[in-house]
Amino acid sequence: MRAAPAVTIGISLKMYFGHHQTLNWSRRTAAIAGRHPAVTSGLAELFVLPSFPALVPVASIVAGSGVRVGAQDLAAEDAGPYTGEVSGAHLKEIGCAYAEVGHAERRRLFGEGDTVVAAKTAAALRNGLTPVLCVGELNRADPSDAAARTVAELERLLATAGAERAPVVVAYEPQWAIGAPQPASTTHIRTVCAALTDWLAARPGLAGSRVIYGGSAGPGLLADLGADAGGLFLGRFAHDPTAVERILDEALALHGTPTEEATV
Ligand SMILES: O=C(CO)COP(=O)(O)O
Repeated sequence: MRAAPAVTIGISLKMYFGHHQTLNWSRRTAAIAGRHPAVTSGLAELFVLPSFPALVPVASIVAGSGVRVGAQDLAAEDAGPYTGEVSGAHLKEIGCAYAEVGHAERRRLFGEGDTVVAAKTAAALRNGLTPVLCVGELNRADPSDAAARTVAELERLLATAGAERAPVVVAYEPQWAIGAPQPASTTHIRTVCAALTDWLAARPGLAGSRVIYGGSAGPGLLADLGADAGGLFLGRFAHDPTAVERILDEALALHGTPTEEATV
């Protein structure tokens, strides 16, 4: 049995790329992952969330490279008259492992609130998809305030979703740090991620959950964060696949190659 990865790197392509650009990026990223010791050793896990139409071809491009695929959103319902929605059952069928829920852009631009986010989290779990559940404060706050508020937010969402028995990926994304020139400070990120990790660790039903940081994350950040964050959730600064390679290098430098016992 393989140990849980020490580092999880998620990448959301949001709506930045066209179709062919997405496929080209996926080919280059899969080639990097497929030969990178951080991924081949099982130390790091990499997942990518492209636009819906690219999910099927990207799943086939990255097959065998260690990169997993997920959707940026999913419907709260599984089937029926929901024009324009995409069901978690459908996503599972085409090979998705993850479904992102609650991203700040969906909350701000599409009016999604806690009820919808919790329902989508439940839909992901019901369909065997790991939710990438985005949480984080709206405005700048001091690290201990942000930690308290974000833990409370996570607790509320998971309780409403009835999601206390399967692992989740918690993406800590302070909303003010998304699309910014710089991420939040390392002290801020470490404080909030450590509080989220402690909260999860006290709940055996959520064993295997991970906390990753997103919001203008890029090369250099993982090395600065040390082990307090379980990884990164990248946006713009993963558009160049060589940046992903640099981040995998940092994961390897930080955690080293796992021992034989840890991976077998
Ligand atoms: O929202 C994010 C990932 O989902 C982060 O995006 P940026 O890194 O582009 O700020």
